[in-house]
Amino acid sequence: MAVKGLGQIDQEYDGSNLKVGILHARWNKEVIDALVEGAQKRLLELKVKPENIIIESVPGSYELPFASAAMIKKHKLDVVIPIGVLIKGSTMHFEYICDAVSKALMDLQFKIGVPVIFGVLTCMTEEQAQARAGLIPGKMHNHGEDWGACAVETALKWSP
Ligand SMILES: O=c1[nH]c(NC[C@H](O)[C@H](O)[C@H](O)CO)c([N+](=O)[O-])c(=O)[nH]1
Repeated sequence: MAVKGLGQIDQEYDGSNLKVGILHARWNKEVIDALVEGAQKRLLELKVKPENIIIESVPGSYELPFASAAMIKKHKLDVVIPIGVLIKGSTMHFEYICDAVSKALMDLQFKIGVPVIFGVLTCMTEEQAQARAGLIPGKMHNHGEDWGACAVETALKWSP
């Protein structure tokens, strides 16, 4: 169960009229799959209909911003959850992608007027990523669940 106080949902929202996109990168599959599953689980718990959870993928996190914009338009989404896992390597590639993707996803929601949840793990190690996907027992909860809850709350509370 998620640790109380870490941005926890403030009430049980009814997501039954929402259309939600989950767009995931295909790097670090084991962690990605757990995060996607966690987001889906929470969306269903908050009454989002299974047929209104649209799941698509992109090669890597760098493609998330462009494809998120396209997915919102293609499926007329109320909110999108881009999910990626970036793990530091031996070059500066990690820093450049993290910075570019986080800024682009933030800007996108203002440009397009649809909430874009930040579902990108930017980790120094594989273990950090696994922990945040709930894959290490007793360590951390699955952050994908937080993103699902955040998506429903934000879409219901703040969408224009
Ligand atoms: O999602 C990821 N993409 C990664 N690279 C691919 C990148 O996102 C693009 O798909 C690629 O550069 C083509 O545009 C990663 N690394 O390079 O380490 C990574 O850790 N995670």
